[in-house]
Amino acid sequence: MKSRVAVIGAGPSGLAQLRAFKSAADKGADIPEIVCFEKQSDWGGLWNYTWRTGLDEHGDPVHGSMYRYLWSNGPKECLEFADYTFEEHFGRPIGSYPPRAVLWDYIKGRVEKSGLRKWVRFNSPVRMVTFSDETKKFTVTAHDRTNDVTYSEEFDNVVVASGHFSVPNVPYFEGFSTFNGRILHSHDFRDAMEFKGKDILIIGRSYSAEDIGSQCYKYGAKSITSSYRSKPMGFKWPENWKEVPLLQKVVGKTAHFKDGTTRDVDAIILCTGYLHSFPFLTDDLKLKTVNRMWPLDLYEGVVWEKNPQLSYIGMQDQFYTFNMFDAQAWFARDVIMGRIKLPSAEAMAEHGAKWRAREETLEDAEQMIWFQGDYTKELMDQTDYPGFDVEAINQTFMEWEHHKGEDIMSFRDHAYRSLMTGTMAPLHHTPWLQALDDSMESYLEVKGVAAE
Ligand SMILES: Cc1cc2nc3c(=O)[nH]c(=O)nc-3n(C[C@H](O)[C@H](O)[C@H](O)COP(=O)(O)OP(=O)(O)OC[C@H]3O[C@@H](n4cnc5c(N)ncnc54)[C@H](O)[C@@H]3O)c2cc1C
Repeated sequence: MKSRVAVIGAGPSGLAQLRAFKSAADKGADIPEIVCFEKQSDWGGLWNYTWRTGLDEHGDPVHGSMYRYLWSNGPKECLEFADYTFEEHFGRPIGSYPPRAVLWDYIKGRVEKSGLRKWVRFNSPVRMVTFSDETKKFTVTAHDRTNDVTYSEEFDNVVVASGHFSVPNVPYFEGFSTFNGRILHSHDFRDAMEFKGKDILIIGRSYSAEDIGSQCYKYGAKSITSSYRSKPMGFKWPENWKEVPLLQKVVGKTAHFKDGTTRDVDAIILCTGYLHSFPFLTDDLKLKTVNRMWPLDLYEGVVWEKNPQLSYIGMQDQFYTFNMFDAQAWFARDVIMGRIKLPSAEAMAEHGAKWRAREETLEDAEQMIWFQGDYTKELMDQTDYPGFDVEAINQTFMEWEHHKGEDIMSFRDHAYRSLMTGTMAPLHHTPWLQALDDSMESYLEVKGVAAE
């Protein structure tokens, strides 16, 4: 009987896993039976945008954390699949910072072309995964939400690709319960128009803080105050944007900060990150980690050292995204198919310790990018993933960082060269209010994809 692999989640990570197996099948390999369980009604993970917040149509927590006018944060050239370029998908070069709908279209294009929809069970959240030491098999219990039926099946391997930007980390600050305005986490932020004319307080210094603050500013917020714990983001912010130390308390509508300053605000947006959460896994299978470059107990950042029949894709803090997930998925596939022999438990632990020692030395985003580039290369060197020039991608990341440092409000006006095709992206002016809508449509016209 064929062995069976369950993939949990059909976001970029899960889809990379499906594509990895399909690519082996296309080369004549006898692959296992693959079943991908996806909680949402369509694939693409976070890129499958939803206007919903709170609960989804079935009463499960909403997975989506993206917002209406989200544009690629980094250059698309840094995440391009090595086996499916943007040019192949769109039939012509496109700008370096596409809107989310365009990236979603690109992610879907590769798997639709490979005929992989039939491997996915949609509207099917996994509720529980257990492992039997006797049979050496997993029992996966899923909920078919369409028919409201819960059922269990056995699998030889499980790949967890359920993402880690969906369960918000929500801190409490004194006075929140009596604040006379709106408090929300970035997970629930959808439309910057809501904050037009308002004084906004952003808590945090992550990409979300940077981008949501910028959006609110561009869409007419009266002022932005961003509050940091350790150090400011440090960009050259426009007028009406102040960075201040950590919030201490709110009294009525007045926010009090650590440096003794105060500010009256209408809304507080918590850009305070996300929790890794796997409520469907038993403790012996569950990755317990904060958001970091090298989560513990994962050999090569992928294989669960305590039970190598289990793998995780996409669990690191991320600079590299789609192409790193590919490298991981090809690696997981080859472990599952016995093409890669795992070293002893001690050797795996030693290998992780080496990477973690290097992780300890990372001081800034640039060093993290080189770290993740080296990691991705190490994975690619072990499989037949077509691969790419990591150094060249790192250099593009460096340019991106430089352009952000030059002008955080318009860094998306730059264009970069595809490392896969050698083509220079056309300049595409993205940013301001009306232009956001216009250019979203003009991007979509390229493929004739219907706007939502
Ligand atoms: C606001 C925001 C902006 C971002 N912007 C960028 C960007 O510009 N560029 C970039 O490269 N990356 C960006 N990212 C990073 C993003 O996380 C990755 O691009 C990518 O979506 C991660 O893919 P994933 O498959 O690992 O996780 P996800 O995209 O989260 O997909 C996980 C999938 O698993 C499913 N799932 C979860 N639990 C279950 C379950 N129990 N059973 C079945 N299915 C389940 C979910 O429904 C989902 O489809 C952004 C993230 C956020 C939050």
